[in-house]
Amino acid sequence: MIIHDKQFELFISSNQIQSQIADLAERISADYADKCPLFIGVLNGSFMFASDLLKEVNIPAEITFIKVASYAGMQSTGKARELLGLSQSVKDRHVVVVEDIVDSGITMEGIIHQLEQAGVASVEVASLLLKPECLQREVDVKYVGFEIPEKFVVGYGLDYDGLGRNLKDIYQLRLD
Ligand SMILES: O=P(O)(O)OC[C@H]1O[C@H](OP(=O)(O)OP(=O)(O)O)[C@H](O)[C@@H]1O
Ligand SMILES: Nc1nc2[nH]cnc2c(=O)[nH]1
Repeated sequence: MIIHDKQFELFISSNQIQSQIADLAERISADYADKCPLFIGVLNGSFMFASDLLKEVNIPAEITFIKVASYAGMQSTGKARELLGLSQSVKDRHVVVVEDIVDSGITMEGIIHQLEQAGVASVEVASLLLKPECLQREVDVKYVGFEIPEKFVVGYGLDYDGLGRNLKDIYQLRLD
């Protein structure tokens, strides 16, 4: 498949994604059974994962969103810009930050720092994808869908310059 000027190939199928999400939701539901967690989705990329994950979480829970962007094209700008802040108090809440991908960890480090400053009771991260080889920060991602190698991916919320977010499957950049 071609997006803009680049060739991508199928990497993780929709079935694999959904099955992994069901497992993550089961673990989270068990861990937060009596905590009424507040899920915070990081827009734009997490919208599909947050939606599918929350449908499988079977305990009382709330969800809200923040908007942060650090990528331009295929490159991290090295800093997370906060574009939309929180609309509700997180003080004393058990928070699960929901991300599509943790790559360098710079975005997540910034978010966790802000949440801790705001007085959360606890904060954990649920990320559909993690690129362990790319981590530049010590970020503990408790709930990981897939650990993937250092390759640019699109689909299921993830974009390449605006396109590809609506794909059901995840594709990786073809290098040839
Ligand atoms: O670990 P990092 O290197 O910081 O990269 C991860 C971030 O990059 C992507 O967002 P992006 O900046 O592309 O914004 P988007 O979600 O609106 O696509 C992704 O959704 C994470 O928020
Ligand atoms: N679309 C996309 N966004 C990212 N943000 C950080 N890593 C990636 C990636 O591999 N693909």
